[in-house]
Amino acid sequence: MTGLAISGVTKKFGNITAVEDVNLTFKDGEMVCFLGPSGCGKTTLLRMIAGLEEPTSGSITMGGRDMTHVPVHQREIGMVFQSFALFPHLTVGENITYSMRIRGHSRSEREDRARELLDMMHLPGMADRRISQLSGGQRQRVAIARALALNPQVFLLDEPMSALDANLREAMQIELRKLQQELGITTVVVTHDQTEAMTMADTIVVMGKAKVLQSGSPMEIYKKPVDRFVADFIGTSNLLPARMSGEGTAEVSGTSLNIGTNAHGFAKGDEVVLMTRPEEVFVRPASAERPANAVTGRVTFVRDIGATIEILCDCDGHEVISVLTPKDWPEVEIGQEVHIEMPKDACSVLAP
Ligand SMILES: Nc1ncnc2c1ncn2[C@@H]1O[C@H](COP(=O)(O)OP(=O)(O)OP(=O)(O)O)[C@@H](O)[C@H]1O
Repeated sequence: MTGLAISGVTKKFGNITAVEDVNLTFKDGEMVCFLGPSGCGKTTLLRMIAGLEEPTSGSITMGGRDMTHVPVHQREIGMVFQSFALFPHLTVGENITYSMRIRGHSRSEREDRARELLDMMHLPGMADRRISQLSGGQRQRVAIARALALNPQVFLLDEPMSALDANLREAMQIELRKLQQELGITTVVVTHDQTEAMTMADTIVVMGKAKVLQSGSPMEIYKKPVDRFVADFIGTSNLLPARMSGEGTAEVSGTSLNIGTNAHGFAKGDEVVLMTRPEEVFVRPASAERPANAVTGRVTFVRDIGATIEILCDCDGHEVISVLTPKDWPEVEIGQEVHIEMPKDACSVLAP
């Protein structure tokens, strides 16, 4: 019953449009990540879901109920802020059950709930500690426990990993995702880190300049980005200028490539960008038989990092990266001429 819907939401601060005409619906129990560069409106959108900002226009409903103008304390929302915003003068247990105290829950109820949440967050027996006695990772767990104390319908997190160091961040991404799946709680996380979004989300909402550019599963967005901005923002992509040369074919540096049915919406003669992902293109020495769907290039760099080998090639002034496993290693050297195979199912066509 918590399905969250954002309909035609716009937020203006004076003459700055922070969020423009956003339409999104999320399913119960879904984990959604708002992903985008600094200033694109992610936090403002999250704050409107929380009730910390009011939309200039549009509406937000939860479980079918219009929440657009409902104050924050009546929304059944748990929120974790970037800074965690814990109260330094209270103990861990008092922090976690602060909202329960405000709502008049008894001391024993609060103590039971704090114990339960501390066990869930792998911090047993820490209720009497001071916040200053905790590590960064422990503080984050306390902030999460505090946000969950009142069993919220929707869980909101604004850049929850940004105060943690890289190793801890990765472990916490997995832990947070597991916790969210266990609790089945509809969750929205703001992040500018694409790996974080890919690790945790059922749905990624990519934002740019106040607007939603694309929303979909991590794989959908990775495989079929709607434009260059999204392709560049999610993972590494090879982008080559091309021209549509016929039904299902595009010409790249004078070579015609079969691009299958991936050029929907483009007509013969259109200038386009051919996108491939590094793990889907294969490098072969030019002396070997030319593969069916290949362009010519020259190796500029080889990076062997054990589990994978990256081959950088120059293709008519544009860089193409191929990431291979050692078993596919084509034994090429820097400076060598190569065929770069781009299988038709690996090719996407984007507007230039
Ligand atoms: N209270 C405010 N008053 C005026 N302008 C604001 C306010 N809050 C946000 N903005 C502006 O709205 C735009 C979107 O800001 P927002 O914080 O939502 O972006 P963001 O994507 O979360 O960025 P970041 O990742 O840097 O936090 C920015 O141009 C910002 O300067």
